[in-house]
Amino acid sequence: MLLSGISENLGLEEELMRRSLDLDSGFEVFVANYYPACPQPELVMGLPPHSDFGLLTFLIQNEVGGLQIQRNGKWININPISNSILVNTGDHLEIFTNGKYKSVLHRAVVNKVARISIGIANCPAMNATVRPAASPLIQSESFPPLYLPKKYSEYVEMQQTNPLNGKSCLDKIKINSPPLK
Ligand SMILES: O=C(O)CCC(=O)C(=O)O
Ligand SMILES: [Fe+2]
Repeated sequence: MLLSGISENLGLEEELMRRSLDLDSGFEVFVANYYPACPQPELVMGLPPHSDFGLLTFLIQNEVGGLQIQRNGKWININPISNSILVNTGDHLEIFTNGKYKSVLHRAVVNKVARISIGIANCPAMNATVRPAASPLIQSESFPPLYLPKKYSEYVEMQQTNPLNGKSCLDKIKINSPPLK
């Protein structure tokens, strides 16, 4: 539903994302995070800065804050809203939309009380090769593709076998095109 809205917003053909990423064979990846109470939270990082793989991540949390996102170089607290689901954009949405929807850089800090968060990442099929959609988002000279194609499973393996480090995985497949004049 949300992905259909995003596709519509970008003027993409309705079934393009489902077909190109074989979403009917895609996985939902479930992650549960427990951050124990910490007497000196300012000295500890719960989860270092990173962006999530996949298209969208749905996050629920107990009523303790801790999630921060980076905007214009500053870390912003995302205070939990009860009975709500927070939606984060992931790297594969950024790749597929050729950078129109950027994956959100985020981290989790700890508190003097324990915190729990549960994330469900909505993903392409493991065998799907993810690349910027063949669509008006790419128009040869003016909007060239900004990311190299990569098999989804290989991207996940790269992310999972390296320390979390900002958007470093995405940076590895970014094409550094010269700035347009
Ligand atoms: O605990 C949080 O709020 C963030 C969790 C997270 O970013 C993740 O599991 O990828
Ligand atoms: Fe995350």
